[in-house]
This record gives sequence, C-alpha cells and structure tokens, in this order.
Amino acid sequence: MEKLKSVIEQLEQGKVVSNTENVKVYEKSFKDHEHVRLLMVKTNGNRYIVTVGEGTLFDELQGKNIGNGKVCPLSHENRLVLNRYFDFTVPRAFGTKIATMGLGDRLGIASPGHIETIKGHNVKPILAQQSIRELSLTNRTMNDMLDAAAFAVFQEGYEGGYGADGDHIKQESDIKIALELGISMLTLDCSDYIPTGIDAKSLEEVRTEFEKLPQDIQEYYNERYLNQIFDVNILSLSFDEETLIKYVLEYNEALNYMVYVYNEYISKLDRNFDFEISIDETETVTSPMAHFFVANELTSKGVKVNSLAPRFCGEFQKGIDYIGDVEQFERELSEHALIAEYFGYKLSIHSGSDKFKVFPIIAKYTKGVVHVKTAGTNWLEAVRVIAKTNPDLYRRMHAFALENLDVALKYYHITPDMDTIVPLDSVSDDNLADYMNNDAARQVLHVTYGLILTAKDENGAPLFKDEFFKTLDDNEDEYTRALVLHIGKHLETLGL
Ligand SMILES: O=C(O)[C@@H](O)[C@@H](O)[C@H](O)C(=O)CO
Repeated sequence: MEKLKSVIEQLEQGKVVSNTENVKVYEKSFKDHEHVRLLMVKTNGNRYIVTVGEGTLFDELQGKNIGNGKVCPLSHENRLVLNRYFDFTVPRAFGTKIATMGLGDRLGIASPGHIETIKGHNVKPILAQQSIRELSLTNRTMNDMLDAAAFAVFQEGYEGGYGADGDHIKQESDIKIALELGISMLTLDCSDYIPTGIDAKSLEEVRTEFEKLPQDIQEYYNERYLNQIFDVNILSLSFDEETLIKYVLEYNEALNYMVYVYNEYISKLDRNFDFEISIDETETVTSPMAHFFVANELTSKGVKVNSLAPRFCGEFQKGIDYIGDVEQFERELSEHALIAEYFGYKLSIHSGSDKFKVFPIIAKYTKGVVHVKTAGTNWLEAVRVIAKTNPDLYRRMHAFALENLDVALKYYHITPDMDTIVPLDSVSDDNLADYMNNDAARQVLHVTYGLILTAKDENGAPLFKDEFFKTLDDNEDEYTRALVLHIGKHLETLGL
C-alpha cells in the first residue's frame, strides 16, 4: 500500500501517473469527476482504484486512507459506487438493430482483451455472460460476473456500452435473482419443457398424444394453422396435420413457460431489456417451420423477444468448428434469418465459438443483425497462454483434464476423437500450445474448466487455480493479444 503513496501525491497534484517497478497504472481508467480523481492501478497482483478529492463519490468509495487519498479494492460495494456515478459501467440493453457478441468470461479477466478486440467492429459486446452451469462449475456468482465486467470497462475507460446476459437460465428463482442484480439481458432456456423423440413417432402415435390435450387447446392450434398459408418474407409456409401436431407436442409446454416468464417478469421491468429465448440445448432440431411456429405463437401472445436461439441442423459442439452438412445449414439458416427478420428480432447463434466454416453464411443472411455467443474459446485462449508461459502448469492441467473427462461429460455434449491427442510426454514445452489447435484436446480442456478451476489438493488448497490466475495476471498483455487475434478472427469472418 505504501507503494501507492506516490500515486496519490501525483494524482493530487494533477500529474500524469506512470508505471513504476512495483505499480502498473491503467492510464485509460483515469477520471476527473466533480472534484474527485480516480485511477486504477495494480500492485503485487492486486488491482485498486486510487482516489483523491472531495465529495460524495470520494466518501462512498470504501478503502484504506493513505495521506489525502484512498486506496479502494475492486470489491462488490465499490462496483456499485462506480455504477451510481458512471453510467458506462452499468450494463445496458441493445435492442434488435445492432449486432451483439456474447463474450462469456469464465475467469473474470478476459473483458479488457474483449474491449480491445471489438474496437473498429460493428458490434456491441455482452461482456458479462455466464450460464448458471458455468457459474456453478466455477463456484462464481452472478455478482462476481457483473463486478468483473464493470471494473473492466472502468479499467479500459470504455464508454461504448456493454451488456450483461444471465445466460441459459431455467429456474424462476434464478430469473428473479438475475433481474434484481441488474442484468440487461436474459436468455431463457426452455429445454426442460421440450420433449425429445417426438419427431420419430408415427402420425398415429402423435395423434393419440395430441388428443390427450384439452379440447380447447387442440381446437386453438387446428384453427390457427391447418389449411392456412403464411407468407413470411419470401417464404410461403403451410402446416399439414402431422407437422402441426408434432410442433404442438414439442413446443406447447415451452411456449407456456416463455409466456409466463415474459408476463410475470420481463414485461414488468422499468428498464430497456434484451429478452432471448433459447430452444437450442435439446436434441430436438428446430426446423425453420418449427421456428416460425414458436415465433408466431409468441407474437400472438404479445411476447416481445429480442433474440431467439434455434437448435440448428448439424452440430454446434463446444470449442470446435461446425459439424454437419454445410449446404443444408445454409438452406436452413437463410430461412431462419428470414423468419427472425419478419418477426423483428435477432437470430442468436449459441456455441458460436470457432464456427468459422459457417460464419460467412451467417454473415450473408443475417446482414449484420445477429447475436453470437462465445465463452469456451475465451477460456481456451487463456489455456493457450498458460501453455506458452507456464508449461509445467499446462502439463498438470492437461493430465488432470484427461483423467477427469468423464465427470465433465455429464454437463457437455462433445465427441472428441481421443486418438488424435498426442501423448503429453512426446511434446516439447515449446509445442504445448499446439494442443489448442487440436480439436479433441480443445474439447477436453474446454469442458473440464470447472473441474480444473475448483480442484483441491489433499490439504484443501487449490490445485491449479492460484497459479493459473497468477500466470495470466503476469501475462495479461499476452492474454489480450491472444483474444484480439482469436475473437478478432470471429468478428472478421462474421463480417462485423
Ligand atoms: O458453457 C456454457 O454453459 C455457456 O457458455 C454456453 O452454453 C453459452 O450459452 C454459449 O453458447 C457460449 O458459446
């Protein structure tokens, strides 16, 4: 702390503060706000906001008084203070007219690199984006995610606006918490309400199930869809009995939940908000017709969505390129895009990490109005930095990931070809980062992140976490460069 005395003095005198041997200064964070000066610095691996001046902002920030100033940790309480005084640190909604990119940060340290990455691109960043699955696997809270993003925008002096997505939320209790904490976007995951296997059933089988639904529901759907033609942009859609019945059986319950959540929570918010519907994390592929059916029902019930994530044909597995028939994908995506445009929301592409084969197709049909989510690839870039800068740690993490893969497969669907992973003892330190160019190794490291970050030794001490964060902190510029390169490639291929 004493090392920060001279920073305080220089701030008081209105001097430009520069790095010293012991203190890294985040120059872009400097703010002079109503007689209070603030600057973010790092010393001994810890970041602080150093402040001098007088007034309520100075008084409200909590920290240690040194000389005439104060050294404030990046605590949750101090984040709330920044939110009250600096609007740009508060997450905001972006509506349906501009592209947005979900930049999930499982570590809470990637956002400075993401902010650098989006410069010069036509996209707004959703810097805070974590699913309940990710938060529980990493032992983090929604507030940890929000704090990290707000401090990152402050550190980088980024005033262009960012979003915070409560991603893949299923339970009502989690919706309530996330909304109260100030998220600007909610991704409602309806997969628990979408039964699988309906598509494979015969007309007779599904008809029997349909007839078990209340009479008024059956009539409602029959009247609305049978013997009708729907003109959707250049598409002309009509439903036969079997198709309609299957969609009703697949989506009726999910639709009820979407409508309920919208009426109960989203429509009552007194702030702009991005509401996303996700029907992607299920084995039931969303055909363009099914997409239309869901969207048409939502619209008729007054539900306003900002984006919708279908389950596309083929496979969007985590951390690797698209698997499947690219021509079929193009045909279907073009229709999904027309449907989204017709209803006035953005198509949302989940598991958007590394889908380079299909990004140009997505770019062509969504014409710069799309939402793409990434998360795992940002973690994998951190792992790449570890492989380059701390080979010994990488080796231990890699071995641990292979040993514990089975546990991680309960949470993620991946199909890595394990035979393509070169044995660790045959790879020199200089080549360890090449594992991050091998699909199977990427996937193994991708899905085991939670296990790696929470593993403990026999004394209960973190097995990797502390060393992992220290290594990345010592190499923060390297991590930023890696993200600029890799996520930059995403943005360029997406034409954003
Ligand atoms: O791993 C997760 O739970 C999330 O990051 C993803 O499912 C997220 O919604 C996503 O699609 C990131 O690519």
